Order: sequence, then C-alpha cells, then structure tokens
Amino acid sequence: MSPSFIHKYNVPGPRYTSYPTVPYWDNDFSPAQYIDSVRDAFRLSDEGISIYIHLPFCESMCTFCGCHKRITKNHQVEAPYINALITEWKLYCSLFESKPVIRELHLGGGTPTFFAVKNLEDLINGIFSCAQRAENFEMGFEGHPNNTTRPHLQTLYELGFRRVSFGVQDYSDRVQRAINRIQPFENVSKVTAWAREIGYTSISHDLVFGLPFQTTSDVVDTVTKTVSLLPDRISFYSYAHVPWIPGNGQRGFSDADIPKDEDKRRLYETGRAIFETHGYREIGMDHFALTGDPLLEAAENQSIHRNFMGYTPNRTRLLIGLGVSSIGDSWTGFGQNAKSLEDYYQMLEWGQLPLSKGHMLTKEDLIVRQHILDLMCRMQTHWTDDAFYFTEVPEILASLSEMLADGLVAATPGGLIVTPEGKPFLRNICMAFDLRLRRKRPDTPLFSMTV
Ligand SMILES: C=Cc1c2[nH]c(c1C)Cc1[nH]c(c(CCC(=O)O)c1C)Cc1[nH]c(c(C)c1CCC(=O)O)Cc1[nH]c(c(C)c1C=C)C2
Ligand SMILES: C[C@H]1O[C@@H](n2cnc3c(N)ncnc32)[C@H](O)[C@@H]1O
Ligand code: MET
Ligand code: SF4
Repeated sequence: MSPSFIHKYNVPGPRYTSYPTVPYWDNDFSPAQYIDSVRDAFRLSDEGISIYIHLPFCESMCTFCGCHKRITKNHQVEAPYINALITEWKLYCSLFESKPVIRELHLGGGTPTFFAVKNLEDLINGIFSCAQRAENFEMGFEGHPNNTTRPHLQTLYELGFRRVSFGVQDYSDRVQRAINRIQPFENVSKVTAWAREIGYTSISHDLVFGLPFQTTSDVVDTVTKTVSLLPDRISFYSYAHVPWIPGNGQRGFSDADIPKDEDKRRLYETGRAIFETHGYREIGMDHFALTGDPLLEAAENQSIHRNFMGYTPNRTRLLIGLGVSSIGDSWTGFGQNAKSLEDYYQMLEWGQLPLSKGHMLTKEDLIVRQHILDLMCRMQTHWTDDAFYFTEVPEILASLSEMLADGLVAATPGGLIVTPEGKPFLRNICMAFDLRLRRKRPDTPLFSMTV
C-alpha cells in the first residue's frame, strides 16, 4: 500500500460497533422510552434474542486493554455480582409477555474465567430459569489462557457453550512485559487442546497488532505459533490507543514506543500473509477464519452482521446487555448500563433497570446506520431504493472524491463499493456517512486512529 495513503487518511475515527457512536448519543435519554422499544423489539423477535453479559473483574491490569474492567484479587466480589445479574435479567423477563427464547449468549469481560465454575453455573442456570434455548442457540465466552481451567471448559460445555475465544495478544517477551501480561505459549496451547478435546466447535484466538515495541518479527513469531494450534477463528485487532478513557490503565510505555502509520500497517499485512498461506480467509476489518466457519459463510453469503460484540453470523432484532457498562440494542434504540459497580448495584436495589445512558434512533440515524452496516459487513452500499436515499448523499460523495480518485472506493449505479485497496480505510469511508460526526467534529480526543 502506498505510504502516502496512510499519511493522508490516518485520522482518529470510530470502529462503528454502533451508529450513532456512543459519544454522539443524545444527552436527554429516557430509559422509559428505551424500555418500550425493548418490549416492542421483543414482540417482533421470532428469531430469538441475544444476550451479552459483562463480567468485569480481572486479577491484574494489562496496560494495553481498552475494555471496561475492575482489577481485584478479592474473589468475594463474585457472588454478589452474579446475584445482581440475575436480578437484572428478571427485571427484563418481567417486561415480556412470554418466555424469552435465547438465540445467542456471550460472556465477555473483563475476565469471565476470573469467576469460580460454580458461580458461572449459577449464572447460566439463573438466566435459563426464566428463558429457554432457541433450537439453534449459540453460546460463547472469553477465556483468559492464564486462568481458564479444564473444569471451566467442561462445565460450560455441559451448559451448552460451544464457542470460546482466548486472549493471546502477542507472544514476545518484550511486548508482554510492556503490556503487563506474561502469558507463555504453553498456557494457550494447553487451554486450546482442552477445549478441542471437550468438543468446542469454535475456538478463537485474539491477537493485537500495533502493541508497544512490537516488531514485524514478533508478528511473524506470534502468528506462526497461533496457526500451529489451528484455531477455527482469529481476531487480529488494531491496537486502539485511547489513554484518555478514564480508568483504562493504558500506561507503562510512551507514545514513541507504539508502531504507527506504515509501520503499524506492515504488522497487519505481515500477519495477514501468514494467515492466508495457512488457509485462513479475511473477514470484514479484523477477523480471519478457516473454510467452513459460519462467520466466513455469513460473510460470503452477505448475511454477516455487526454489533457491540463485533462481527456475528446472526442477526437478532434485540440484544440485551447485562452487567456494568453493557450496551443493549433494540434496533430503534441503544441503552448502556451504569459503569460503576456501586451505581449498578444501587439502581438494582431500587428495583430499576441500571440504565445510565442511551439513544433513540431518529429516522435519519436508521438510514445512516444501514449504510454504515452495509459498508462494514458487505463492503458496499447503495441508495437506489428510496428508503435508503437521503439529502446529504451528494455532499457525502463530494467528500469521498479524493478516495474515489485514489481508487479506494468506486461508484456503482446508485451506490458505492469498497475496493480491495480501500479495505484498510473502511473506517474512513464510513466516517463520510457519519452525519453526526460531520456536523460536529469532536474537540477532545474520542477515537483511536483508523490505521
Ligand atoms: C472486545 C473488547 C473491546 C470492546 N471494545 C474495545 C475492546 C478492546 C475497544 C474499543 N471499542 C471502542 C473504542 C473506542 C475508540 C475507537 O477506536 O473507536 C475502543 C478503544 C468503541 C466502543 N465500544 C464501546 C463503546 C462505548 C465504544 C465507543 C463508541 C464507538 O466508537 O462506537 C462499548 C463496548 N466495547 C466492547 C463491548 C463489549 C462494549 C459494550 C459494553 C468491546
Ligand atoms: C477481547 C479482546 O479485545 C482486544 N483488546 C483489548 N484491548 C484492546 C485495545 N486497546 N486495542 C485493540 N484490541 C484490544 C484483546 O485482543 C482482547 O482479547
Ligand atoms: N480477559 C480475557 C483475556 O484477557 C478475555 C479477553 S480481554 C476482554 O484473555
Ligand atoms: S486484556 Fe483481558 S485480562 Fe487483561 S485487563 Fe483487559 S480484560 Fe482484563
């Protein structure tokens, strides 16, 4: 790729797990209105619903991590948190006229495997005390290779989990020291083998490129070790440097230690080349999978979807987020829970859903969201149908003129298609459609860099 493109287009920009992006949500959010939209979405969701459960605790702080977490070695925190999650879920169940059917359930974090097996079992049994599994339900969790035990894997398997993703990040000692995460290959190899023996059908590894001190040879080594374990899926995330997010703990290295621009892009391309040699195919912005993987099939038949959890092969109308900081999505609205444990517990004690902010989508938001989703998931969009046309389309095309001239996007009749050269700049292309960002550029840092 031409370095001049990187210099031209590498700017701060959202990852578009939602539209509008969280910083652009309305300030005057009404929980009651959001709750009504959840009820409406529930009535319409014959495909079943999705649940995301955030388990925020970790024993130690990885200093690259952008997730919402609370560091503690005190495991007394587990039981009250599990009880609160079940209380929250029962509040949702009381909104619905029939027993919820769960199509997809994901445990994320933080570190789900921080919790004792028994507590995770109580959590899942609590959820299914007032819900049932859809015929084609899918359940997955994020496991930390340093603390996932065989009983974790075995018990969760018996409860119906078939997907697991392990945080790997990078195998180099120097990088691991800089991100305060010492994690030998043996640990990853062991948990991967257990998961496979037990019968998990989708084992995924998370890697990150652009970490402090990470070199091309670190990526070669990490990716080579990763493919040797043959995970079904690999996420290869671009390091998001967002040290201004309160409490995220990104520290212990300086800006100068982080690979940038063409150096960072080279790390990605180095990894991609090795994945492709080993039969992995690129999906969307940051995923790879082996042939036959449902995510790859969904990408190929264009049914792939994107939400707060990233890319998914299923599209449900309703996503309920449980736990601190979780985000729910009723398609016409978003709602995010309180970020602090104290506020989260307090609101539940008052018998309220612990929602602290959110956004109801306007007609315009819904159209823009569809375009952004189409670009992120299908690498193209169009407005030939009146329902997808909006008055700013000519203005958006004008603002894309340089990317059109550079061959990163191409015009189609009544639409746009992202070219292979344009894929690294997908976030930039989406930014052209982001009417809320166009109207008000942020005056403080909000987003990580697009490259
Ligand atoms: C799987 C873990 C992660 C989740 N998000 C991130 C990680 C590592 C990192 C991340 N996500 C966003 C940003 C902001 C900057 C950017 O590059 O765009 C970062 C560093 C986007 C984002 N994700 C959530 C919010 C509130 C935002 C900001 C708004 C936006 O850009 O859309 C919430 C969120 N992220 C994750 C989950 C599970 C989640 C919901 C609770 C995953
Ligand atoms: C859930 C996964 O999210 C990824 N992850 C966590 N923090 C960041 C960040 N700042 N930038 C990119 N990816 C990150 C890790 O790979 C983790 O395993
Ligand atoms: N906390 C786990 C890990 O670091 C899961 C991924 S990060 C949210 O491995
Ligand atoms: S990477 Fe995982 S273990 Fe590390 S701080 Fe983030 S959530 Fe916790």
